[in-house]
Amino acid sequence: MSFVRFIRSFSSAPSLRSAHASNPRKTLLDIASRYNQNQAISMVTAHDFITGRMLEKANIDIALVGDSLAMTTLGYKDTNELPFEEFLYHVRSVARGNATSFLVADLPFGTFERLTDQAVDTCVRLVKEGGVQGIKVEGGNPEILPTIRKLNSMGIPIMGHVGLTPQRHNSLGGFKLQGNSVETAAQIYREVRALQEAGVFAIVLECIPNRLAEFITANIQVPTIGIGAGPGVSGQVLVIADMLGMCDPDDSHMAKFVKGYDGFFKRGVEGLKTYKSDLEEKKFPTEEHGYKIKKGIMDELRKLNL
Ligand SMILES: Nc1nc(=O)c2c([nH]1)NC[C@@H]1CN(c3ccc(C(=O)N[C@@H](CCC(=O)O)C(=O)O)cc3)CN21
Ligand SMILES: CC(C)C(=O)C(=O)O
Repeated sequence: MSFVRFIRSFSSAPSLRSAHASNPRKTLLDIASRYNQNQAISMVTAHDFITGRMLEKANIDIALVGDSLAMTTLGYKDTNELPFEEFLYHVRSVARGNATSFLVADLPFGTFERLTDQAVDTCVRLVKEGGVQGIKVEGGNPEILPTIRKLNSMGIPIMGHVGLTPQRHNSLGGFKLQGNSVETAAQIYREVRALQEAGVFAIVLECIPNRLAEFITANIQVPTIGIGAGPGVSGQVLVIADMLGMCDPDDSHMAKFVKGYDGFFKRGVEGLKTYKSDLEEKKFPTEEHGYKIKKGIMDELRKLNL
C-alpha cells in the first residue's frame, strides 16, 4: 500500500496520544488531517536547540532540519560541503529543543547516492541518533525510487523535493527557477508522480512557477510544500534564518520568495552596540546587577590585613 493510501485510510481515526502529554508530538496523521481539511501545513527549518524550541512555541507543524544550515549557520559556501557528523550534531540539538513538531531531516549530499544500503545506513542514524520522524530526499530520478520504497518499508516517512534541488546547483547552473519550459515542467511533473507512487508523504516544490505548482498540487493526492512556488500548494516552508533575518544582510542574498518577519541580526548588532556604549558610559552594570555581601564580612576581611 502506498503511503498516501495508508495515510488516507487512517486520517479520520482518532490518533493515539499519551494520556498525560498536554501537547504531544504531531504525527503523520496530523499532517494528513490538515491536508484533508485543506488547512495550510506550516513547515520551517530549525538548526539548533533554540530555533527548535521557537518552532515548538509557535506550534509549527513540521520542523525541517535542512542542509541549508550549512550556509546559514555554519558558513559553508553550499550545502554539499556539509560533513554528515556536523549535520547530525545539529539534528540532535533541534530534537532536544522541540518535542511537538513533526521532525524531518534532510539526507545530505554524499550520504545516500550509492543508493539503498548507504541511504538505509544514513537514515537509521538520523532516526536512531538524530531522533527524527521523517526524512527528506532531494530529486525524483527513477534511480532513487527503489531506495524510497525500501525506506518506506522500514517505516521511515519520506518527503520528496523537486524543482530547484540545491545539492545539484552546479549542474543546474546556480539557484535558478526550474520548470519554465514544457520539457522541464513535464519532467518535474513526472518526478512528482513517481515520488507519489513510491510512497512519499509530502513533496517540497522549490523555485518553480506558481501555475506549475498549482497544477501539480491539483493532480496529486499528497501534500505539496512550496518554497518559491506560490500560494497554490498545501503548505509552505521557509528557512528560519531568512524569515527572521538571522544572517548578516551584507553578505546574504535573499531569494524573491522570502518574506522577512524579523531582523534578528540587525537588532542583535544594535543590542551589542548599546552594550558597548553602556560599558564606556558606565551605564552597565549598576549596583542592582550585582550581589550584596553579608553584613560585617568586609570589616572582618579588612582586619585580616591580607
Ligand atoms: N538561506 C538559505 N535559504 C534558502 O532558501 C536556501 C539556502 N539558504 N540554501 C540552499 C538553497 C538555495 N536556495 C536558493 C537560493 C537562492 C535563490 C535565488 O536567489 N533565486 C533567484 C531566482 C533567479 C531566477 O532564476 O530567476 C531569485 O532571485 O529569487 C533561490 C533558492 C534555497 N535554499
Ligand atoms: C529550503 C528547504 C526546503 C531545504 O531543503 C533546506 O533548508 O535545506
